[in-house]
Amino acid sequence: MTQKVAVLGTGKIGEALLSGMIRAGWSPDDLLVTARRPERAEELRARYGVEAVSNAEAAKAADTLILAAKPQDMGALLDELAPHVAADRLVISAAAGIPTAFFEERLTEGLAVVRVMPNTPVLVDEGMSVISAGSHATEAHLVRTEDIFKPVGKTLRVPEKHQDAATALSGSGPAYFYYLVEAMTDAGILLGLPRAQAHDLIVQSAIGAAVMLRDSGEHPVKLREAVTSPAGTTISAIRELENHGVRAALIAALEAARDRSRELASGNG
Ligand SMILES: NC(=O)C1=CN([C@@H]2O[C@H](COP(=O)(O)OP(=O)(O)OC[C@H]3O[C@@H](n4cnc5c(N)ncnc54)[C@H](OP(=O)(O)O)[C@@H]3O)[C@@H](O)[C@H]2O)C=CC1
Ligand SMILES: O=C(O)[C@@H]1CCC=N1
Repeated sequence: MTQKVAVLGTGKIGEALLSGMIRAGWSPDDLLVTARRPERAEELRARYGVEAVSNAEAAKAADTLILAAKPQDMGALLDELAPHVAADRLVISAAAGIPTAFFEERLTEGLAVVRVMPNTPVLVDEGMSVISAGSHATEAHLVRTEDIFKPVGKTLRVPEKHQDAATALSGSGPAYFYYLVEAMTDAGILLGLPRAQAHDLIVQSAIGAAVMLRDSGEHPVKLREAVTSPAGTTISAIRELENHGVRAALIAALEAARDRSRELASGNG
């Protein structure tokens, strides 16, 4: 029997996931979406050929409900859903911070809930989706979740206590790299390169470095050492990064993201 999957609260991450599922071969007939604004529902219908329904209809019709609203909107969404979610459904939450217990307490007794922290590179099938089981989710529920997220990138199972850290690292992670590219492109401008060329040099360096990190099996320190010639250019740059506390800044930044994820736990952060 084909499973029906509904994405509830189809914004940026919900749409990224929806598009990935369609690329992976899911039929739009087996997918449902919900949106708060009618024009957004229409946009999704036109773009993907999926049916847009109310949250209550999605809860009744779909076997798996992927909740992709903002943490601050999740309480209201659950109030709407609570009367309609049968005990045999699987609820997958993509929301930062909110623990599986939040859903278990507000929805049907004994319901299977899985928490997933994806990231936007699911748009190019290079996502990182970190998965944790709630207290009633079985191996079969985790496998069903992986069937959705594996085609759009890597998946990793972690105990739920590590989800706030995963959110800081990989959920928010792409933003840090975009920020670095933006800053390094500015540096290229300062050094006299046209913006477009500076952008291309940095982006291709980022892609090359990322592929080497993934495929060489080498430690990042080894890869960096291979670039760092004695009395050369790289070590001059590294000294400035150390002088400006970039390593400490990154540690503090990720700690702040982890703390913010914890603050969102109640759904009204
Ligand atoms: N963006 C990212 O990189 C990642 C986000 N997440 C998580 O995904 C979730 C969504 O984030 P993001 O996609 O960035 O945010 P968006 O605001 O783009 O998406 C949320 C969507 O939910 C809609 N919505 C809110 N309430 C309801 C409701 N009751 N019924 C139907 N639709 C509703 C919103 O409608 P409206 O447009 O009217 O506001 C919006 O379109 C968050 O919980 C976030 O923590 C997780 C990993 C990565
Ligand atoms: O910034 C956020 O809160 C969301 C969660 C992870 C990435 N974006």
